[in-house]
Amino acid sequence: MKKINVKSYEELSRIAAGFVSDLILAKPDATLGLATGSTPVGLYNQLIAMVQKRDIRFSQVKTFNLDEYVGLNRSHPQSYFRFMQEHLFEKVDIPFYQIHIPNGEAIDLQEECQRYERLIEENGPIDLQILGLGVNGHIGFNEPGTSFNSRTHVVSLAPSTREANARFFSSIEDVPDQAITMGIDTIMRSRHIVLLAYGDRKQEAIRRLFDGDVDEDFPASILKKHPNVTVLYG
Ligand SMILES: N[C@@H]1[C@@H](O)[C@H](O)[C@@H](COP(=O)(O)O)O[C@@H]1O
Repeated sequence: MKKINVKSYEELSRIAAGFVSDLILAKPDATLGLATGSTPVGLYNQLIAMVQKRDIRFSQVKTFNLDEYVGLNRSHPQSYFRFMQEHLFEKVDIPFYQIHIPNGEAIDLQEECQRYERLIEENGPIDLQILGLGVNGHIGFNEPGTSFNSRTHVVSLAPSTREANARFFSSIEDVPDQAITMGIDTIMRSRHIVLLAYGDRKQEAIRRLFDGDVDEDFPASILKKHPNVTVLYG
């Protein structure tokens, strides 16, 4: 695991954007794994600026998002679909059909998980997976206790995760209690994983990631077993 301690959020975003742009320049039809949350927003802004300057293009890039809430319509302001449109996809030259996000409104959620996993396999492996870090060590929405062998599945969100995400909703009751997420094994199949963690809220989780054991109680710890992980933290 390569650790890069950054001095600012701006630096974290710039270095992460460098990984993405280097990949797209070398492989214009790269498959990217993307994350939501506040942490990757700076990275997405950097990528938008690069596209506007015509330094990179997304015209052949394929994207797979980590997760989506169950039961929120795509147009809901807090759906991850909406989030990605606003923070990246509407502002870069990516064709709509090259964007993939689990459908949290599918009638048969199990079938949706299988469909999503199959799509990743067909288009994969993911060349570069961006990850945020939950305060409880979750990656995607894989909460503590999730099997390291898991593939795309439906999860019940931990109370701490619903509390952490309540700031985006009018009240905690409005935060969905389920989500679809890529599994831990799905994430581990990526060629390169870049984990982003920044700010006081994340210090304890970063410390546990670096110093703790590999343990299903702390999902991010599995990353220590991956041959090509970069942690950008500060
Ligand atoms: N499902 C997402 C995760 O993928 C993300 O990593 C986490 C941290 O978010 P933030 O970057 O806002 O701290 O939030 C959500 O729970």
